[in-house]
Amino acid sequence: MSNVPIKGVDVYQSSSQFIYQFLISLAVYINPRGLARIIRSQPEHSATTSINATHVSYLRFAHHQGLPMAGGGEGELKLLGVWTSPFVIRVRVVLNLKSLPYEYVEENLGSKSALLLGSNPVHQSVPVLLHGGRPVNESQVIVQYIDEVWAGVGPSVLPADPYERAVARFWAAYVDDKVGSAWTGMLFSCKTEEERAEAVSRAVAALETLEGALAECSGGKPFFGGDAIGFVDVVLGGYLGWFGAIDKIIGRRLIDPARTPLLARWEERFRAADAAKGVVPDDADKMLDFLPTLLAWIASKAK
Ligand SMILES: N[C@@H](CCC(=O)N[C@@H](CS)C(=O)NCC(=O)O)C(=O)O
Repeated sequence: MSNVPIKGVDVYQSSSQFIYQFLISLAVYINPRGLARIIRSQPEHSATTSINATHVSYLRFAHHQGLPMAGGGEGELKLLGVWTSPFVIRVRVVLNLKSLPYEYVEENLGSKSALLLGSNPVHQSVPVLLHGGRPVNESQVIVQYIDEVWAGVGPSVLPADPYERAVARFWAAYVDDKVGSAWTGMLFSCKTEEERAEAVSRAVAALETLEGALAECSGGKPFFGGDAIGFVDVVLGGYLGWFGAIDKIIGRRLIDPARTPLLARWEERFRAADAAKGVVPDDADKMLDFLPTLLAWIASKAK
């Protein structure tokens, strides 16, 4: 399955900026390689909104023409994934946030491709991001790699301040440690309903802790990242599709508006964001239909 999402660029702030962008776009079509050189010469952190828009125009064009991807990010992007994977979803949200064109390849974990096995020989897991053919593994590493390589393109996912960056990394690690292990317990490793209930309690306790983290990190703003989606948002947001499916299995909400009201509002905002649409699954029944396939993969691995 191949899917190349090209997101709209909605960053024009004035009509003069629009005209400027139009002229630059024209230049892209007339002399794309020349423009690539100009964009590459921009210092990464001094990129302005219009350079961003120009850059995205160039990226779209370059992707289709097989030209270099500007801004230190030369080379095509290919993502190996599975549509339900929280780890894959977070990477796709970040690629969308930055309007980076990429080829998405759906893997069959029951019969992994030679490309996946060769690109991630250590864990043989998805996601794998291939950038100009070079693999980057581990979803949190991939997200940070994208943020660094395309630092001047679209919003930054990690905070600029080193202390805030450390705090964001702490909570992202907490999510994969506590929520991630409870997610595995609720869906894949529980053998009885009692074991599932125990994993649900662990998930709920972790979410209550994250309710406090959201209050602190956001400072009353919509996301962990403040006004915009940040690192902790994408890491936790990757699990939302499965939370919807688990809600159906257990007959109540994991992100319960009564217990964790901030997180419940956060979930609505995250799901509604353009970057999450079409990537964060919203069809719980479809997820549950896919669960036996995942369980069969896991069982075949254990043999
Ligand atoms: N820590 C990894 C976890 C990746 C992971 O567990 N991916 C699963 C899919 S959700 C996978 O590919 N499993 C295949 C396997 O382990 O053989 C990351 O963040 O990328």
